[in-house]
Amino acid sequence: MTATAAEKTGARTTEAADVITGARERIDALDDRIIGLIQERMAVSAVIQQARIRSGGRRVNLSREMEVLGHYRDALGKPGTALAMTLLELCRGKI
Ligand SMILES: C=C(O[C@@H]1C=C(C(=O)O)C=C[C@H]1O)C(=O)O
Repeated sequence: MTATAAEKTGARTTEAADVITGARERIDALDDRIIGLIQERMAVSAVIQQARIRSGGRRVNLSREMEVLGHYRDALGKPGTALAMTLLELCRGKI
């Protein structure tokens, strides 16, 4: 059974369903770009971590992580800190 546009979007009018369907396509495209940027960030972060480990240092650098957390918090508030912590975990694993 195929769901109607109204059922899929929760809208009560076809006009609203059309707006939501179009905006969801934009969100899906944005999410694809965000995921691509996260994957790019992970690759760049890995280069840094490998260089530091090869030089005899540690994978993690907490003072730099504080800078990254502050950057996201300044831009996005408290949820930005949580987002940055998730990004850091994706980039260097759990600590
Ligand atoms: C990438 C680095 O290494 C680690 C990963 C970080 C990151 O992904 O932003 C930040 C600090 C380090 O724990 C770095 O030191 O810049």
